[in-house]
Amino acid sequence: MGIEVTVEGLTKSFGKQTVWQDVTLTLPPGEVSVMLGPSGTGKTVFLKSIIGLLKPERGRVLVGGVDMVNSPERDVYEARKMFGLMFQDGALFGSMNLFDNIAFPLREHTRKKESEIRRIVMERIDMVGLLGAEGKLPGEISGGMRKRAGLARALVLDPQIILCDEPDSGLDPVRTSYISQLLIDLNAQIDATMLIVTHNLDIASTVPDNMGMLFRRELVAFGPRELLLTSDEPVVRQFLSGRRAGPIGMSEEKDEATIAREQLHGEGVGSGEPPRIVPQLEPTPGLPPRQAVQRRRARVLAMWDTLPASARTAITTGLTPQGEPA
Ligand SMILES: Nc1ncnc2c1ncn2[C@@H]1O[C@H](COP(=O)(O)OP(=O)(O)OP(=O)(O)O)[C@@H](O)[C@H]1O
Repeated sequence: MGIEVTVEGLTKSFGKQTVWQDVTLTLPPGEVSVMLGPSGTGKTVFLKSIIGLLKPERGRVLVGGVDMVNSPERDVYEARKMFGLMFQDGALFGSMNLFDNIAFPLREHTRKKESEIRRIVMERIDMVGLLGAEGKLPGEISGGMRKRAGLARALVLDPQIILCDEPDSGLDPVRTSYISQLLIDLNAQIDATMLIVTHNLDIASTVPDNMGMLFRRELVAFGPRELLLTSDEPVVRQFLSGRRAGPIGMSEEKDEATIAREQLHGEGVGSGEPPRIVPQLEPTPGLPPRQAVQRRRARVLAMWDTLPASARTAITTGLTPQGEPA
């Protein structure tokens, strides 16, 4: 089973620019979480901080007893082996074919024999649907295939935590749907804790168990997907509905006067229909059920009293396929 990631009071700056401050959340073991946020709000910086590639000034990230922020580099390096990282562009070596790219972490970090490496690599290639393409160079395949190859490489060391940076970037809507299904299928197969950074609304509404959002240097919210999908928070509503009216502007946040003018003209984010909640994706038939579903159910019921009524209603419908009371 995947392991829990606990983020406590994390603050990251570059010089005088604070990217975000006092971020606190827990990624529940084996569940899929999505971090949303407009461009430039520090989602990638957040992923890199979790894995210890960037060092926040304050706070802790606890993973299996190791603090990825404050522990000695040797311990952080060891703990990093629990992670699989999928970067935006696949981050493949251009001169190596897909097989060698995917085999790279095994050759670098383990003493496995070539026959064992071949078995593992081909298994992962099969999982991401790339059988037959293993001899190709990254430049000879499509962006979607490169992403899937990046995901296969993230999987070879049997990670307990998988971090995906914008798995949809550069993909058409159909390929994005395939990637969404692949992420859910992977979770069913390996039960790893997953964090996906994206601004894609289809992924956000169909893939995660939990959602969070970064805006204005803060974590606006983090919790069960239904909490954000039914949220009244203007920035969350605006983002999930993809509308111009609201606190998020083109290059920066809008000023108060502009937001007030929009409200006056009935364009505010409080206006219009609340977002429709679509069902979460299920694993492809034939795969095992996601073990995280039962754990999440128990976890959500334990926090029931803290949830707003709108989120509870959405959860009740989602927890039981027939819409019976949970
Ligand atoms: N190594 C760095 N040095 C200085 N500033 C940086 C560095 N890395 C990121 N930043 C800054 O931190 C901020 C957040 O960047 P980040 O890439 O995390 O945003 P993001 O939310 O992932 O954006 P997008 O959705 O567009 O990918 C940006 O202002 C960026 O310029």
